[in-house]
Amino acid sequence: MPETDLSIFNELYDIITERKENPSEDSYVCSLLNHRKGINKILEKVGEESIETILAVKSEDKEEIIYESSDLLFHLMVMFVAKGITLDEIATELKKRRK
Ligand SMILES: N=c1c2ncn([C@@H]3O[C@H](COP(=O)(O)OP(=O)(O)OP(=O)(O)O)[C@@H](O)[C@H]3O)c2ncn1[C@@H]1O[C@H](COP(=O)(O)O)[C@@H](O)[C@H]1O
Repeated sequence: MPETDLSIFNELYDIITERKENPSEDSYVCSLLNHRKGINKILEKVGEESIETILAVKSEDKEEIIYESSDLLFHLMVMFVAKGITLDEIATELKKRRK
């Protein structure tokens, strides 16, 4: 089976990091990273998108599951950047669990 191209995850991570380093007003990522509620705003979004993903799975609508899961993964990536966690660190943890 051909390997899936997952480079979008690294690209997105780099864009989010760039937004953290160079804040701009019309950026959704910056609005999360610099929110007055601090990390709680990002956690709210992770929670919301988790629930929306669960509801999508319950609805058995594949397109909706993909859409909501993408929202969830995106907001998780914002959370990683906010907490200084790299994708390498996540990959390393997952590799450790590989049987
Ligand atoms: N992948 C995404 C992405 N996925 C989802 N979203 C945003 O995440 C939000 C999803 O939340 P909701 O569905 O609850 O929508 P909402 O009603 O706007 O949410 P709230 O009003 O409650 O905050 C929407 O505003 C989407 O636009 C994203 N925003 C940005 N990106 C990527 O991040 C990059 C940088 O974005 P900016 O920082 O905006 O330039 C972009 O080039 C994209 O590649």
